[in-house]
Amino acid sequence: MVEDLKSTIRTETNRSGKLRIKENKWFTKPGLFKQQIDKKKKKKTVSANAAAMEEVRQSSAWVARNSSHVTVDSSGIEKVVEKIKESIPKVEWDYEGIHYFDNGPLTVQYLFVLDTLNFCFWPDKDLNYDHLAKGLKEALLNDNSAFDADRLQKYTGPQLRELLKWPRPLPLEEERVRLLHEVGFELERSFEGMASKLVESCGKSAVKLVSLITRHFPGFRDHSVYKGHQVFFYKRAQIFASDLWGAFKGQGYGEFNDISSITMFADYIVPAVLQQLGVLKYSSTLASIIEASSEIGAGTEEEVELRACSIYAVEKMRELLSIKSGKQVLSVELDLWLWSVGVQCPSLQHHRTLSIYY
Ligand SMILES: Nc1nc2c(c(CN[C@H]3C=C[C@H](O)[C@@H]3O)cn2[C@@H]2O[C@H](COP(=O)(O)O)[C@@H](O)[C@H]2O)c(=O)[nH]1
Repeated sequence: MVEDLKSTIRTETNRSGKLRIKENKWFTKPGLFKQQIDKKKKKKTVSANAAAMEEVRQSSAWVARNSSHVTVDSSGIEKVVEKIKESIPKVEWDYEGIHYFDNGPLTVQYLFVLDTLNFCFWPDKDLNYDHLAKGLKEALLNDNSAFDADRLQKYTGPQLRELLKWPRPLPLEEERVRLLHEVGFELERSFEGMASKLVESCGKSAVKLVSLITRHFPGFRDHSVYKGHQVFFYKRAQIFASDLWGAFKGQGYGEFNDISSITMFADYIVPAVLQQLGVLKYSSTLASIIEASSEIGAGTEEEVELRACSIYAVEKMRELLSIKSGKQVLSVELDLWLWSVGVQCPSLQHHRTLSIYY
């Protein structure tokens, strides 16, 4: 298995990204003139957004420092970085050729619907992400109004199944339908029914997009409470920003000046890959739960640690890689590489948690 993973370590792609790091300054001083106050208000908005994403990094780091079941092994990180530093693996977005793309607002609508439903495939052993991406693409090719906001609010479970051409109930089907309704309703109420309007209102900031999504759509508020601390993941909101960036190749709806702010997407595949690479170490109890394919409850210490330690580990990998290679490396790029390695390894055993977030 480890050999399988290592052999897929080197993958090439032609994608590249623009990088600009935003400063996160937040200070107040009394007695400012109106103009200065206005300026400051503007700054505060940017800072509040930046803070929301910084919270994913900071809260994950807190979990990694206080963890009981999962450890981030720095020597494991060094070994992986040593192997890949000369030629950092890059995987092209949609390397599978399964996503809808027409270079316009309908693609944005498609990706938003996709990431609304992008969670928990494993309870049906024959179902995976590809079925969702392809099924939604086919649905849109057959009927380009399938994802109009009014239609999204009306889907029933059996209709969604039919749309995806899936012969039996989907995992967490009721939740999937509820989330579609929520998205349709809020898009109609606040964004003229169009996810493209939501994206346009973010001024090319992925961080702002994630903030706006979590503010408007409760189903995207991916967080947990761990040892009394609130921990943020925002997996589906972040992956939507990354999908836009990947699909539109950093242009148009996919142009973000702060794509480097996005963290990896804490799902159930990447933690398993990191463990196989020796970057994450599990306690013997946790390892045997995963090996036995037993379920891990949502919000348990084990689940939060698996996700948060993955975010922390990928951040550390990225930092070390950037230093060693002299190039800026993005977490989204490392994520896609690690994920693609994982899904090409059918024997990979991952943790199983019933969750609407990933
Ligand atoms: N970290 C991370 N997790 C990702 C993805 C993607 C798909 N990204 C697309 C974007 C461009 C590419 O070309 C990909 O097609 C899905 N997932 C998660 O995996 C799990 C599904 O696994 P399985 O049941 O085996 O299909 C589930 O939690 C799902 O949410 C990713 O990129 N990164």
